[in-house]
Amino acid sequence: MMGRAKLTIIPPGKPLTGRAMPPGSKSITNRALLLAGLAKGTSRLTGALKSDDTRYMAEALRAMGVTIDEPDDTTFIVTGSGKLQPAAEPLFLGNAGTATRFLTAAAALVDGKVVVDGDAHMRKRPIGPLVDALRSLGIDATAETGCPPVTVNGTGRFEASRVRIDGGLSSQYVSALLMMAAGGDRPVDVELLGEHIGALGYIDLTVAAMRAFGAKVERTSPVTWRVEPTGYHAADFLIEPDASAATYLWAAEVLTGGKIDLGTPATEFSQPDARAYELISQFPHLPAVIDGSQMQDAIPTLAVLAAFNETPVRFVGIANLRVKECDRVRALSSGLSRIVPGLGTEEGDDLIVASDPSLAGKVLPAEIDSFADHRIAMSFALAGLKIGGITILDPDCVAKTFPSYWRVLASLGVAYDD
Ligand SMILES: O=C(O)C1=C[C@@H](OP(=O)(O)O)[C@@H](O)[C@H](O)C1
Ligand SMILES: C=C(OP(=O)(O)O)C(=O)O
Repeated sequence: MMGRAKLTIIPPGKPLTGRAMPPGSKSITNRALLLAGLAKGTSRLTGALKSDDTRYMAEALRAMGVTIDEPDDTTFIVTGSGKLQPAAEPLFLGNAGTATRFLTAAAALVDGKVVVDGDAHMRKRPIGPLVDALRSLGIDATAETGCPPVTVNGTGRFEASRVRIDGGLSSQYVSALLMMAAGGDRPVDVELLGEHIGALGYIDLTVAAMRAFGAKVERTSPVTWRVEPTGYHAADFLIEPDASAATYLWAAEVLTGGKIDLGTPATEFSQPDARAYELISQFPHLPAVIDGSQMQDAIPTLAVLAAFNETPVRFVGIANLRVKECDRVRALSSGLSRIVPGLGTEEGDDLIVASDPSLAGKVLPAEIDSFADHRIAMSFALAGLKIGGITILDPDCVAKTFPSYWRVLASLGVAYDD
């Protein structure tokens, strides 16, 4: 189905109040789907996200012989044989980073060939460090351009018991190797190279999910995890709501002076982006410098919020936002500057938002290019809660992780012009 070309947000002119639950966590759903697919037996995943990213993961697992039933909107029943089968066709994973990276490593456990591919955006997102790490374990993996497509001819066996990985561009490489390692033929040490890694909290999520499906994994040094070759067992697994999705609702609350009940207190999320709550609740006195390295997916939300802050905000530690669904540093600076020239600027990889509380209540017609990036669409909608004339192009790209986003805002009293 073709999405709508654009959507103009009509500022509600009143505080947003009511109950609005974010959907299940994308990160946890895609970990749980994979681990349940690798396990022998039937797992029941509840509270799950059903969106483009999780559909791509589920379809790919089905193509590799896993049975997945969907009795309702938030449940997956996953039955695996303990071994993924070679896929007859390339696995098409859209622009789902988690599915692409996790399945590239998991393909090494398959006896036979798997090709992992995605859309035009994914074909520009680097995967070379993960492919090199697989090769260092003796796995036949190639990605000619350093981005998908990746071809893996697996055997389920490794030739080494230590793998080093630079997670600077993406922590998903590390998560992918950890989850794969439990399905191998020997204990494996996964060691981080380089000082920078995207949110370490995602590694914690990975380790927690692995343990829930029976893996034995220990952090043996600040940069090393040892994974035993236990394989996985089936489990019933409850998925918490998505913390990155929650950031839009927390921001909508403070921007409009409302009260939105998300059903889960901010302190109960285990995902890294929940840390953004502490910052959001300081609005309109956000700090002058925000280090985004440990809450990357919350940066678009915080950057748009910063436009209405009392004082300017510089976002640092966000270089890898340039290799997400789009170059988010550029999408944010250019989108903000479409509203008011100079509102968002870049210095190297930093983003500087020149705040202006008097923006609230103005009419400043601006068409915001989403660059097919759900977080750009969702975050700029927040500007539309306070400024008249904000139009989001390609609004249905929110289907990547939060298909009900526009309906949820509407349920809180937001209206639109399409
Ligand atoms: O492991 C995960 O679930 C994720 C890790 C982060 O990506 P990178 O590790 O690529 O920075 C994050 O941006 C992404 O939305 C989800
Ligand atoms: C970066 C993101 O997704 P992924 O890397 O999983 O495609 C995101 O959801 O913001």
